[in-house]
Amino acid sequence: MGGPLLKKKGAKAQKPPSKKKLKNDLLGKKKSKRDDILEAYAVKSQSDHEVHEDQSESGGEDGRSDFESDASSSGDDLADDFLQGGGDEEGISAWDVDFDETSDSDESDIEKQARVLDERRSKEEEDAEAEMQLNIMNESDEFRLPTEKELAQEEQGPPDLPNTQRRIREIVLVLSNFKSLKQEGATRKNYVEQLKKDLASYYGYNEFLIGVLVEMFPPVELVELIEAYEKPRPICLRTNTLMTRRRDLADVLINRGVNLDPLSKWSKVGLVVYDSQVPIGATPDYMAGHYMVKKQSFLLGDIYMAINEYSYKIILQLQSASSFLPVMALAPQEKERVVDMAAAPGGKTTYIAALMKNSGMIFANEMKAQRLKSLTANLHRMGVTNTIVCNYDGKELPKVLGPNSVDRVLLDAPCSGTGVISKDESVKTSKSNDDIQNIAFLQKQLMLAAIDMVDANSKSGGYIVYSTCSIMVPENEVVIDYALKKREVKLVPCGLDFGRPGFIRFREHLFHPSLEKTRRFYPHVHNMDGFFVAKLKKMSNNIPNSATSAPSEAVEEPSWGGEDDGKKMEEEKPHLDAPEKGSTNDKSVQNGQIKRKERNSVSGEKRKREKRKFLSKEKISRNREEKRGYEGKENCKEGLKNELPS
Ligand SMILES: C[S@@+](CC[C@H](N)C(=O)[O-])C[C@H]1O[C@@H](n2cnc3c(N)ncnc32)[C@H](O)[C@@H]1O
Repeated sequence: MGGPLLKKKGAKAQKPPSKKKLKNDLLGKKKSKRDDILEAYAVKSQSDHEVHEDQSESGGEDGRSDFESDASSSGDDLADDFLQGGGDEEGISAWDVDFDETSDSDESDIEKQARVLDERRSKEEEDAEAEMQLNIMNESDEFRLPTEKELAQEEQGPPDLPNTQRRIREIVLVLSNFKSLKQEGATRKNYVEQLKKDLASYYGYNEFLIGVLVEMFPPVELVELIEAYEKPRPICLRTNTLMTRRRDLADVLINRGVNLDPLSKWSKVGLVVYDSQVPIGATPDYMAGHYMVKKQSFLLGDIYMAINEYSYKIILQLQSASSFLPVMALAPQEKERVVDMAAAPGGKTTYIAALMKNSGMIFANEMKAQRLKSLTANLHRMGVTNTIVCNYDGKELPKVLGPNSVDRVLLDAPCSGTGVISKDESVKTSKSNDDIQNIAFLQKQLMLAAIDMVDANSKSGGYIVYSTCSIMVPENEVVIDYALKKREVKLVPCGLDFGRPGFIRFREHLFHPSLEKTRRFYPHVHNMDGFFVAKLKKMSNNIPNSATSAPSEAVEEPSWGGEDDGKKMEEEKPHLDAPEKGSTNDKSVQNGQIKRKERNSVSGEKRKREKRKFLSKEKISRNREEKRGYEGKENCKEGLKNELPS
């Protein structure tokens, strides 16, 4: 008896998970009664099958029903029966006990047999019920993609969200196990297309953004990410170590009724707040500059409005756990010269100042004049004394501060905000392929300017940190890959022992293998905003091919690979005031390309004149005036929205 039992258990352990179990595991779905029935049935039939196999191996009789063997009613027959019919482990032990007990009990043989028969009968009834339920399930639960006619009908009626949600789950399940679960004749593309439509309509995204996300993540993870964007991230504080210690701050806040904990082992200054009996952005300790706070945007908005009426000096700023990371990667040293190229409202500048213990010098630059108020207010509140606030387009900074003149630069670039959808839902629908391309274009220009300011011979530094709160590849890996090609820089580890490595390939694009040193952070993985960080070391102050690579040179378009890729690659960006580039890459006959061809044919003399004109002071100040005019239209919410020059 022992042999077959063990064998049976072993065989069961190797059994692949049932389709239903796989589905529950994948989607984290709660088990319904129907699921239990289905699973019980699947387990039983599998065991039956295995027992039959065991039996045939050991010369047992095939096709003999449990009931028949019961009817023969000897103790051995019952034992055989139990081996044949006992599908699940519970069943086996119950029968086993009965058999052993009955052999020693005072009950008569007839009573024993009657009891066994009763139990057997009720088990059969249960099995029959399970089988019937299975038939019902098979009839109604088999997922099929909707036909065109069904989709057209759906469009006529009001949105059926439960149905869309169910279909998302089903498609994700099929895509995760395509070979075995796909519907006959359907291609992966059919499923992906339907998934895109359903995700867009269920979660309220535009087609473009969903399309990109579908390409970036496997289906199960994609749904996790999108779900994470639906939930607020934890509120975090950063202790201002210029004024207090984390432990002291925690004590004070706990006494005020704030429920908090240290953020995590990677930060010595962060605190995470679970709940609070006082408004965390208006405590005396906040006013005194003891910490920076991160709020969800709706709360922030409310407090901002209320406080703004009272005084500008206490405007809150977003301080997300992820926003600590670029400064940690920058690792500014005392007495250095450091530039924060896009600084308002100062969340990172104040952290840099704290790490430098208010020594050395920080240039905190912000292009938008009205955002300087929050920047200076935060610097004052937090007791920062080593910082000069400037108001330039970051692209101009190398001319203002001088090339190769500083030890480190932080470029926390203006971006599409696709990593912070939980704070700003409008990103779901407001971003287009053009927006991403435009902002990536600006990011590349700012990146070259950042590199050009850094002195490769700095004794303590020579580093550039680039960060965005976007998860789009063209705003991140493509920008860094571009910098690696255009300047003598190399990627170095960010010094952060978590985060996912950046992409080294995406779609048809291959990036430099060192891109794996960059770090990506995601809400569904790291419980913080979506974020990207890269750290570069400047190896030489030479500018390769400097004839065509002036600091403010025209930048190639990011290779996004969208439908109109080719066109965008070749189009001009007049609004970004990009001077010509000595490129002869002219395969396309698009409008922009024709312009470029024309421009490429201008004489060398004219080109020089144009370049001189671009570099003139007059032009710089005119540009600045234009940019200031644009600022009136600016609608950037705390620096996290796309901010494109008009
Ligand atoms: C992501 S936010 C910076 C957030 C800031 N580093 C912090 O941690 O508080 C980007 C900032 O860049 C500014 N900006 C946009 N275009 C710029 C440019 N060309 N030069 C400099 N700053 C720019 C925006 O106004 C915005 O304040």
